[in-house]
Amino acid sequence: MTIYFYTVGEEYGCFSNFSRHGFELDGLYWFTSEHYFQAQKFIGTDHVEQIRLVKSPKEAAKMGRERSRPLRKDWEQVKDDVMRKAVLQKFTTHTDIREILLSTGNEEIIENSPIDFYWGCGADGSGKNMLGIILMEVREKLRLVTTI
Ligand SMILES: Nc1nc(O)c(N)c(N[C@@H]2O[C@H](COP(=O)(O)O)[C@@H](O)[C@H]2O)n1
Repeated sequence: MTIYFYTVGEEYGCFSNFSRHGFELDGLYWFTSEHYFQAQKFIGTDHVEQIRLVKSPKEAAKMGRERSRPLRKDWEQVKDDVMRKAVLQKFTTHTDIREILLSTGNEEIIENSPIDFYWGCGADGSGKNMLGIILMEVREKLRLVTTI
């Protein structure tokens, strides 16, 4: 049965980048994977630290989407790998949610976002679902590691 997630407080909400599962990555602590993802848009500038330190993932997302900030030129080329790195680190760090991810077996995972047609499936289900795809990739990686 396909697994849908979106809101943090609902079932499988820990799959959302907004879930409060912090981790260390690139030598720094990140409150959520959303903080890490949004900050990487501005690598090499003070905006990284400004975004890293805000309290909520919602605020980090808002700041990351402000086009008054200097978006790195290669963002479209690197954004999927940035997301892969953040999601893998999140689920490697936290045993409880790693178990939840592994418990989904081979089921399809879909970010049921009504507004996001890239990371989610969008309002009509035609979206790319890149976050769901990355979660399934990470699940496969973790499965290999835990069975060795
Ligand atoms: N809660 C929420 N609101 C939105 O408006 C969204 N687009 C999403 N999707 C998440 O947004 C992150 C990436 O956003 P941008 O590429 O910066 O637009 C990513 O975490 C998606 O899962 N969620």
